[in-house]
Amino acid sequence: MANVTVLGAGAWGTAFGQVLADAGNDVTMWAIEPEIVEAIEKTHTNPVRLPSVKQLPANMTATGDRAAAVRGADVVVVAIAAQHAREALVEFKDLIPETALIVSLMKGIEQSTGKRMDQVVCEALGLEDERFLAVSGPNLSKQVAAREPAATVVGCTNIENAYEVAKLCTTKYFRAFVTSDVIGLEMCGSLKNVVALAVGMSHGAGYGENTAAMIETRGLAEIAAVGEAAGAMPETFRGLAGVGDLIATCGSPLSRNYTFGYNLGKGLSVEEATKESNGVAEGVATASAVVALGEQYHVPTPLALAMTRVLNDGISCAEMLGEMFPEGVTEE
Ligand SMILES: NC(=O)C1=CN([C@@H]2O[C@H](COP(=O)(O)OP(=O)(O)OC[C@H]3O[C@@H](n4cnc5c(N)ncnc54)[C@H](OP(=O)(O)O)[C@@H]3O)[C@@H](O)[C@H]2O)C=CC1
Ligand SMILES: O=C(CO)COP(=O)(O)O
Repeated sequence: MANVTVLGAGAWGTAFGQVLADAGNDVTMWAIEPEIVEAIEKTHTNPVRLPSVKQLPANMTATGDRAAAVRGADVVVVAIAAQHAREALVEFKDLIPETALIVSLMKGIEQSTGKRMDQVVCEALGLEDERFLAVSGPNLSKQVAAREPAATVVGCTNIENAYEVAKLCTTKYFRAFVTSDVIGLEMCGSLKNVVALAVGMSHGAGYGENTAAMIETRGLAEIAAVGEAAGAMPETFRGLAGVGDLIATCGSPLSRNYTFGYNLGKGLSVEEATKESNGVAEGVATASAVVALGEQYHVPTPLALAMTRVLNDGISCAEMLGEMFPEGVTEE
């Protein structure tokens, strides 16, 4: 077992930290919020981000000191809101041991650069590809935190490193598969959040399962087209991180993206939906990045484009569907 540091004690950082602790690792949580550090240290709870857990494991500690957090770490897990990852990670660049593996849980594309989190993390930390791992799958944090059976995918260009981290996060209730398709995991995790916004919006507007299935299916095709153009393996989109995460995220009010979209569908403005959101809805910033990636790779992204029209211009759900599925017959 290993010394693992988790940067970011949000809902998923904390729940995944619990998985790692349950697997027998010594887990140190680092958080920017002193209130969260104190709660984990003193009461073994995270009432701000993961209130459903009444007692975090004894082998999980917390600190707000960057150097102390990563000192002696074998593995550093990054679970920071994607748009803030770069600025947060540069502060750790000279502190993380040179041998440590870096694992990203994040599901987003950096809006200002159009870069995936593997690119952002490697740039911010000056990391070679082989030390970077992505973890992605149908992993709603509250359900994993309740130790309900679930599975994920660990990806690394060096498959031996993927096996190593997969073993570190395997418990009786949490299984990990491995892949070398890091780009596929990044694209699946990030782009499905945009689809979840659209599906949530359709439910919020009162539409049922047929509409949801239509958006999800075309959404999966869009994710796969952009992902493959970026270099991902086609089979990844059929797996846990692809269709699996799409099912979980688009089907659950526990998803912040789904709920954000649901609130838009009910008539809330983007500002109102942001206020209502309990944690980051990554799809909001990622939608325009997906459109830019589509333009870069010459791949149509009607779903992401329609979602940006909702977010920027306030078009209705019916109008969004009209833009996503224009009149006329085309091949599936
Ligand atoms: N929740 C889930 O079910 C899953 C989430 N993910 C992905 O994991 C990532 C994290 O999600 P989650 O933990 O749920 O999100 P939360 O919104 O619960 O937490 C976000 C975390 O980012 C931190 N953060 C934001 N800005 C900064 C900054 N400038 N410096 C340092 N820390 C910062 C927050 O700190 P603070 O609390 O102090 O604001 C918080 O710890 C996201 O990319 C998400 O898509 C992946 C799988 C499942
Ligand atoms: O990625 C997730 C489940 O796999 C969580 O989705 P949200 O970020 O929308 O809550």
